[in-house]
Amino acid sequence: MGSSASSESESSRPSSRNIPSPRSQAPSRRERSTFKEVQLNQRDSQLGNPSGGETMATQSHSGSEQTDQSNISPQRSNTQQQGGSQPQIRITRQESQSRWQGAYQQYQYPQGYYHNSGQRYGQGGQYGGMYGVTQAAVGHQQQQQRLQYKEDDIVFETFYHVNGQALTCMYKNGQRYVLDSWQTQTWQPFPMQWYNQGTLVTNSVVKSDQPVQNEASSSNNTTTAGTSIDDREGKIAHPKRGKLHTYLFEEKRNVHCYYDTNSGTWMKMPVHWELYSPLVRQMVATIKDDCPEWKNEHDIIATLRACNYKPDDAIATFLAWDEIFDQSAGGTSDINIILEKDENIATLEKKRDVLCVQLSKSFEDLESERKQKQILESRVHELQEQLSSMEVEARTATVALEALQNQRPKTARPKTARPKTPQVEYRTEYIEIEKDTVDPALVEDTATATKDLHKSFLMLKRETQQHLQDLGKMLTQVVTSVMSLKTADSGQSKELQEIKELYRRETMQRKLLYNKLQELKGNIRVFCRCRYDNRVDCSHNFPSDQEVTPLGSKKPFSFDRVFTPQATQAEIFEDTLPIITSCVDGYNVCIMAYGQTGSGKTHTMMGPKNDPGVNIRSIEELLRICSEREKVQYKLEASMVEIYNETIQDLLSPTPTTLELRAQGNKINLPNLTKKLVESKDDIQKIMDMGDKNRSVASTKMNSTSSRSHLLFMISLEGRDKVSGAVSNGTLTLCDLAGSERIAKTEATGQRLVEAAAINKSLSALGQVFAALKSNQLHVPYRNSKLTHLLQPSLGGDAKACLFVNISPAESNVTESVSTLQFGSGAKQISLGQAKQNVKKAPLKSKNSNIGPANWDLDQL
Ligand SMILES: Nc1ncnc2c1ncn2[C@@H]1O[C@H](COP(=O)(O)OP(=O)(O)OP(=O)(O)O)[C@@H](O)[C@H]1O
Repeated sequence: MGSSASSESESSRPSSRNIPSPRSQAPSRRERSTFKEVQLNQRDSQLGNPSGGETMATQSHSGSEQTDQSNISPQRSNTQQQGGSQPQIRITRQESQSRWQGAYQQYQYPQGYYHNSGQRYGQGGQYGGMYGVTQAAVGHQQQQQRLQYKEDDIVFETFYHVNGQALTCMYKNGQRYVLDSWQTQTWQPFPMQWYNQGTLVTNSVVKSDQPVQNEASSSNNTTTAGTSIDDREGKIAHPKRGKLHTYLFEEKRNVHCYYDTNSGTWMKMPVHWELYSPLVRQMVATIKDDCPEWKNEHDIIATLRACNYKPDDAIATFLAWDEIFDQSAGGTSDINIILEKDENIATLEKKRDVLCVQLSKSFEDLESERKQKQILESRVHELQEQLSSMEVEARTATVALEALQNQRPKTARPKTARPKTPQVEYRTEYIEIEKDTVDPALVEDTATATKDLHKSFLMLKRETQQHLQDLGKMLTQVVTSVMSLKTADSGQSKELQEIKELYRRETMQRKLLYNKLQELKGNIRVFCRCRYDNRVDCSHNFPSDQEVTPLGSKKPFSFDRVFTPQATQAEIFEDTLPIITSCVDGYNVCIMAYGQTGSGKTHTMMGPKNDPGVNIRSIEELLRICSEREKVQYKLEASMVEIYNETIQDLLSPTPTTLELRAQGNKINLPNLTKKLVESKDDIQKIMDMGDKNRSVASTKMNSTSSRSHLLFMISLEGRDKVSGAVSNGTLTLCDLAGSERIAKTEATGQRLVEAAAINKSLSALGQVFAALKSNQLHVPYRNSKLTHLLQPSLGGDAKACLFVNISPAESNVTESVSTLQFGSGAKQISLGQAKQNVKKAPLKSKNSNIGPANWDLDQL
């Protein structure tokens, strides 16, 4: 390590003591993974976390020598010692190896089950640690398993076979069964040989009081599994140090490292070295293009590091900083800034309106000038015609006069030959002719007419000349005013453009601030509602409007809001309002209700017709906001599906239709899903009624009841900004989940057991998703059930969610209520991260397109 760099990188240097030496200068993937392992192990030991079975299994798999502890068998895990409700068993090293080998193979190949972004997340066991799930793995442990479950308990499990299949199992009356398929719905005895061919995981909903272990096992396995992540690998040419091998490590300290051949370790790269990396340079250039005011390249790189080298995120952070600095400088709150922005927008809008009025007035003036010019032109034309006809008349008269003169007899002579004007001469000659040969009266008349004609000719000539002069002046004036209008117009267009741009920026910043505010409140908000029931007294206490203490508990459960049995539907809806606004701005939003049967989920979501619940109110609110935003054109489409026994039914299709789920990356599709346009309140009710009708038909056909299936009402909302042309796509998913009660008694048989298995699978999968999000797992197991898979876009890191946990007031239901509250409490600790807006910029318009017809008019002139 050179002296120049050592001081800079000293503080940021990873603990290199434990990092194994590389075999060659270019470090292998295995070395990188070992580096991660060591780091994670250090982190775990710092946290006092022995890492349970997971880390041991991973180490065993990756060939590390630290598996000795795993020989303690069987032993209660840390989880259990800390009061987690699910026991966890430690297993022997051999067991561990055979188990994890199977599990590892399973995640290598089949179905892409736990495959995400080119990385593999191994080991069903990771869920054991994370979700308080029991590892019931090997044959001779079956006895041990039996001891853990109560005799009359029914326990649902998932068996991950080495061939990649995940099967639903059930432990009942001391026997284990496997579900043949969701179609046949028959339970077969669990084959004995399978105990050595895979992993059994008990499905249970995450409990908030269970410690969540870190993602060491999954991350460790990521690289050892042999997936390619080499796009994070590179080289830099340092002016003094020459060529250096670099790598972007993926742990949360996601920073560029370089391989230091002197020390034989990976070192954290000083910020300014990153400028030598073409990859980083490119990112910096992109950011500088987008934010020209952001000049400090070191700042940019530091932000990039913090944002996992995602330029978009770095830009968003920069904009957010801007706001924060503004805020601290001015000492104003986010709300004040929003209000200020609103004011600015309003002022800009006013200014724009004034400019528009001015512009249209200018065009009106221009139009009237043009008309005047046309009138003048036609007048000139008329005059010219008149003039030319008069000239013709004058010529004719002259000719006639000449002819008359010629007709005069040679003898006739004038009495006196006075040198006078031609008229006088004519007159004299007239007299002569009159006297000698021609009718004197005729001559007199002709002379008078000629005289008059001449006079009017002269007058007309003068008048025409005058008119022409006036016209010339007017034309000059028109040309001048047209020219000035043209100049003013281009100035105004430019101003208008600037105002438009400012308006767009202000609107974006307002949205950004609004979302920041939401993020501060949490992108997942959890509300608890206790049902009103006049048959029983409420057994819970409500110390505050954010806390509930169920009967028998000492400590209250905290939520974003707790609603007592007296809370009205309108009050319930109030707190979901902000999240609805987000949907209009192009976010994926999900509102769902969880709780045991009869706890009031449907009442909360749907509600009676005379006092509707969140569903109708949300859509009405959406319609209201959409109608208020005149500058954006919205299109709302609704669809309704039901998930029963892991099958998805389309409830708006005229004939009962089962839908297949298709996934493309993070996008989830339901081909052939029926969508209905929503334009008014009436449409909502009609759609709801239709869905309800089809649901009861489907329920009868499937022999299900509403509480046995999940109901999802999905609204897709497309908004097109008429000013900026940007298109936003938001979705609102309203989900009434199936009853969460436990099937704990042996009376449950047949169809009910299959339904219970399906509900248990999907709700525990939902718990797993929440738990993975809570502990910021790289992999979130959305695909573990149809419900979570379908909800993926609404539950991911770029969405906003709202969960209602519904509890019964009755003392008899207190166990279920506590379980529900634990589920909600677990979900409350999730931070979904920064929600992402689905907005596409408008395509660039042609240079002059904004002034359109006005320009055309000007060109015509
Ligand atoms: N807050 C409340 N005020 C008045 N009645 C309520 C309230 N909550 C629920 N109820 C009534 O309790 C009964 C059961 O409620 P609901 O059907 O909403 O429960 P659920 O949790 O959706 O049950 P399931 O899981 O079976 O669908 C209904 O008759 C409903 O009208």
